[in-house]
Amino acid sequence: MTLLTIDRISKRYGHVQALQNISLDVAAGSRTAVVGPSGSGKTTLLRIIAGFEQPDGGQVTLDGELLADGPVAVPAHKRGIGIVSQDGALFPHLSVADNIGFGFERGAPDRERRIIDLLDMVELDRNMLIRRPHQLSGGQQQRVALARALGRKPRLMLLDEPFSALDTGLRENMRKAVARVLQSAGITAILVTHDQAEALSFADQVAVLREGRLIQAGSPQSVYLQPLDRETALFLGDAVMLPAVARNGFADCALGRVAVDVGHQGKVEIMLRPEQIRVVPDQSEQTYRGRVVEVEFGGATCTVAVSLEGVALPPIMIKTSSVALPSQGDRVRLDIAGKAHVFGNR
Ligand SMILES: Nc1ncnc2c1ncn2[C@@H]1O[C@H](COP(=O)(O)OP(=O)(O)OP(=O)(O)O)[C@@H](O)[C@H]1O
Repeated sequence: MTLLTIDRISKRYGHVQALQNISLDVAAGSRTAVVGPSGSGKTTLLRIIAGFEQPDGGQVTLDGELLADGPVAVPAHKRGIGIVSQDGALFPHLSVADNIGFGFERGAPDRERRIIDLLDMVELDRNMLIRRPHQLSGGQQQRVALARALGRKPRLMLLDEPFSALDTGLRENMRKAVARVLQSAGITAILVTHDQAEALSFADQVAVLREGRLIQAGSPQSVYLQPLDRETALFLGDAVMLPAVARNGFADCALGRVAVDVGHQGKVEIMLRPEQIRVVPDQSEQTYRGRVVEVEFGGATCTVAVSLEGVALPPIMIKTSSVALPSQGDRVRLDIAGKAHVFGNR
């Protein structure tokens, strides 16, 4: 079931077309990540959903209720939408308890119980209740902000770069914790992030924006492995792109013959993710494909650059584990796992 429908939304600021004809459905109980380069319109889209901006055209519908359409504009505080932003935006003069309980009726008999339940939900210790925000770490502050937003029982939660101020390890923990909390509360969420890996691991649906347009929306697997175009492919991760000739479910390229989806014919461009490529030492004149020109040791993930024999292409950069790294000058072939993705031409 669809909870949120964004239908042909456009927004212009002076000469800047911030959003152009955006349509996106968000399923109830799901998590959507919106990604895109800086200035692509992510924040504008979130602000329109929240009700802080009115679109120039198009509609926003939440759970069957029209929130924005021409002159119709349900005010932000009546939309039932929760927001957690980058800085958490806690009230500095209030305790954790009062931050979480902000908006609850003062004398309500179950006020304390509800605050404690929310604190438990975001996995914070009860001795934090009397602290002020400045006595908490960044991650703890984000949890309080999440608890406060959850306390209002939102129909939809908007997460605007909520993890970006946290360092890597904590960021990953928080991402998992937030996904867990949202899932157990059955709350639909939209996350805006600059971190592609974060988007791919957090979401059921990834929406890619570029210059105010929605380029592609789909499962993390589909946008990563079957990106619509080169730019999207490179935005979501490293990619090896090669010219090839396709026929009957295979493509011949500088790496040899690789599997592709059936239906592509003739000259095409294929894409492989570097982790699909395995560097194999190969001395055979018949099967070796190139030479290692550079090896960069990087701990868990190392990079091997292979210059292909007889092909006027820049060296191919392959991510590999540190186990059995080849050496500079080694002759190698490149084995491919899975299918290569073919752009267009079908
Ligand atoms: N209030 C405003 N007035 C004028 N232009 C604006 C306003 N808000 C956004 N813009 C412009 O609209 C475009 C989209 O901005 P938006 O903030 O939505 O992008 P973004 O993808 O969130 O960027 P970032 O990743 O840098 O946060 C940009 O060109 C921006 O300069």
